[in-house]
Amino acid sequence: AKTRHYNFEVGYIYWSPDCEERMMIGINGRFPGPTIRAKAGDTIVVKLKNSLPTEGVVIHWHGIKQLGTPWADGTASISQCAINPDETFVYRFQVDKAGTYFYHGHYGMQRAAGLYGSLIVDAPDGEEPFRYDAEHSLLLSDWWHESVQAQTLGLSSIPFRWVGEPQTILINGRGQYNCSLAHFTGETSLCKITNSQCAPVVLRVLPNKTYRLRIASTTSLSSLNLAIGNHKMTVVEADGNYVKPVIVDDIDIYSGESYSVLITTDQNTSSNYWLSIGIRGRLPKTQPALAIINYHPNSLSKLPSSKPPVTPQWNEYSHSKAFTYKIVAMDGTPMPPAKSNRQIALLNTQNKIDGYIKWSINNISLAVPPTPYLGSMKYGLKNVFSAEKPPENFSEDYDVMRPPINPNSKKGSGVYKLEFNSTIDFILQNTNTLSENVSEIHPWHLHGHNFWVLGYGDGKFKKSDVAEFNLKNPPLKNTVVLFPYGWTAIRFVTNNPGVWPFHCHIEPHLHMGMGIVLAEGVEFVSKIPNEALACGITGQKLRN
Ligand SMILES: O=C1O[C@H]([C@@H](O)CO)C(O)=C1O
Repeated sequence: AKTRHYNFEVGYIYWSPDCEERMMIGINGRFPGPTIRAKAGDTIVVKLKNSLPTEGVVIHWHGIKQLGTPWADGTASISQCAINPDETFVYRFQVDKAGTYFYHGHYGMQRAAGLYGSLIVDAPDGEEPFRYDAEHSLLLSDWWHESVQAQTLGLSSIPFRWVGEPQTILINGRGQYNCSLAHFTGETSLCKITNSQCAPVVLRVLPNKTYRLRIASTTSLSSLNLAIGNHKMTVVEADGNYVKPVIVDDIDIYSGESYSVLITTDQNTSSNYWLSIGIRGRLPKTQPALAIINYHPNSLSKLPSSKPPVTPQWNEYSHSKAFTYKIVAMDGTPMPPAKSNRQIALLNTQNKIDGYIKWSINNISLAVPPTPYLGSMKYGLKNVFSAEKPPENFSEDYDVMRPPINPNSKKGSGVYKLEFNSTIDFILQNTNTLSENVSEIHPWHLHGHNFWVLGYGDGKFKKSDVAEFNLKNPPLKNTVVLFPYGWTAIRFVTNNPGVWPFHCHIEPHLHMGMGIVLAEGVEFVSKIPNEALACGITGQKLRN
């Protein structure tokens, strides 16, 4: 195994991700950040210098378990202090499992400002369970013209100002605001590709080969659907776990998820083809993103002879559910324990606190303290976070189909303390928002673990649903969708000492409190590096 070293300098840059120039967060002067590529078992060392003039920063390595290095998980106020301007923090961790991952900011809404990049871990030689000739990576995101500072302010204002729908969907950090379709379909009047930073993405392929497309979504808000004209896709990997190969026309991908699909370039070689990405689950106000599959030796500017695939209706949830339910584990995947030791139900509601709109879990909206949980729990410090045990359930008569009767909740910072090496079930329960007849998609992401997805259902979870759990081939994931008005059940084993958030991966929703904090085996955490505990020279002084 190798150690792979990277230097990241995080700073503001002028950039034109969708042909309109804005200020973004970049790494080493570019957007998106550099791709990290390693082999399973390697150690990654990222020396991260914060060159943002007046903001802290952290980076989370999404999907990496951080076994033995919980302080390198990159969550501000949870695993470490945010890194101060001009300071450097060294992330050192092992990538133990092959798969398609990414990294992103995990402080405030910095991910939405562009702080992200790809992290790809190759299987040891000859250990990939399927074959392909070559691969392409697609890191998907969504982009707003309003600054992240203004978005953040709007979310905590009265009246509330929602971020709204994104201006542009980006593929590998590139999109074309308001002109993607117009450009490629010949209605060129709207379209100005002003800059190579927003040049359309082209995937070059040779005829009659098999390609692996690694697709990851780090969107701030959008649930996406991806399809390729004339080509079926075989899904083989989800969130760094092999799945039973399944052939589909299009895939849904939620923020925080990744998939690998195989495509075979066996279509008419005189044409190029469209890859198209549209929005699901919210009334779209954003053009689909397009990329070109360029068959050799066609010119890459040769327009495909058929139209881009059309995304299903945004609210056709039966289509999304049909796709999601098809994803099951590949034979040979570790099986879940047959029973859990503890079941925790998590009611997802939109509420108000003093007139501010928030998201709450069992009526508590997460507000993290300034001192990181990991160090404070390890050293038994008092008064860092709420000592109150957060609730494990909600009232039996809660009507999930109606807006909350009592819409007021409260802020909290309590921790779900989980017994080490025990089996935990979480039942995520969706509900109606503050508005009548609205329930939204929430992709939930767990740090430090993969979990088995045991089942999904419509309406309210019933005790009898446990009997229907899939214990035969549940997929392992680190992010799972919670459908509107539905429930999702997951199971995992608390075998990774540390403090781990479990939260909605929609950036504004997390910012509005939609998450919880778990702790397991903190007594087994070995020496936390000083820089994760206290900051700067005064921090050093106080530590000594
Ligand atoms: O958190 C959210 O707030 C808005 C809306 O519910 C209130 O304006 C929205 O669509 C969200 O996802």
